[in-house]
Amino acid sequence: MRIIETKTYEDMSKQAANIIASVVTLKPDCMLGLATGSSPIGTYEELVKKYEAGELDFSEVTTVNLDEYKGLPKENKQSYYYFMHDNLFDKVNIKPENTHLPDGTNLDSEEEAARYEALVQSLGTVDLQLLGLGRNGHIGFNEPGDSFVEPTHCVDLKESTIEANKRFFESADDVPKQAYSMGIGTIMRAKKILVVVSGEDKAQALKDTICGPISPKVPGTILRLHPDVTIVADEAAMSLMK
Ligand SMILES: N[C@@H]1[C@@H](O)[C@H](O)[C@@H](COP(=O)(O)O)O[C@@H]1O
Repeated sequence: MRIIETKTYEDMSKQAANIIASVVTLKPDCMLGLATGSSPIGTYEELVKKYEAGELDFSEVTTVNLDEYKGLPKENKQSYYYFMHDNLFDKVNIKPENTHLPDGTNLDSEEEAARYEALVQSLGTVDLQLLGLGRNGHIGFNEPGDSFVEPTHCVDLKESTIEANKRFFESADDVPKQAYSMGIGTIMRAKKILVVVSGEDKAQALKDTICGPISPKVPGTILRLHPDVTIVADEAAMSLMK
């Protein structure tokens, strides 16, 4: 596990975008696993800048996203579909048909989880998976639990996650209670994993992820078993590591 500490969120975003850009440059038809949340927004901004400067070409890139709220239509501004289009897909030359997310409008959980898992596997190996880290150490929407769930599945969101994510909604009642998420197995099959972590409210989760016992109680700890993980974290997120 490689840990890069940066001074600010902006520096974190630049470093992360450079790592992603090098993957795309070396392999123009790569498959990227993408994440949502506030942590990767700056990374996407930097990637858009590189695209606009003519430094990056997404025309052959395929993407698979980690997760999606169950029950939110694509045009809902809080859907991860909307987020990805707003922050990246509509701003670069990626082909819409090469971008994939779980379908939040499919209310048949088993069917959707199986469809998405099969789709991701059929597309090949994810060259780089981008991740954020939840305040409780979750990755994707793999919440703390008694065991690691391997494939894509439907998750009951924890109260603390609903609380953390309510800032994007009118109220906590509007936050969906369930989501589809790639499983730990789906995530761990990626060749490279890049985690962006920012802010003091992530410091404990980051410390537990790096130093705590490997356990499904802190899902991010599983990343220590992956051969190629880079964490880019700002000073505030690293504050408990001193
Ligand atoms: N499903 C997402 C995760 O993929 C994300 O990593 C996490 C942290 O979000 P943020 O970056 O906004 O703190 O929140 C959500 O629950």
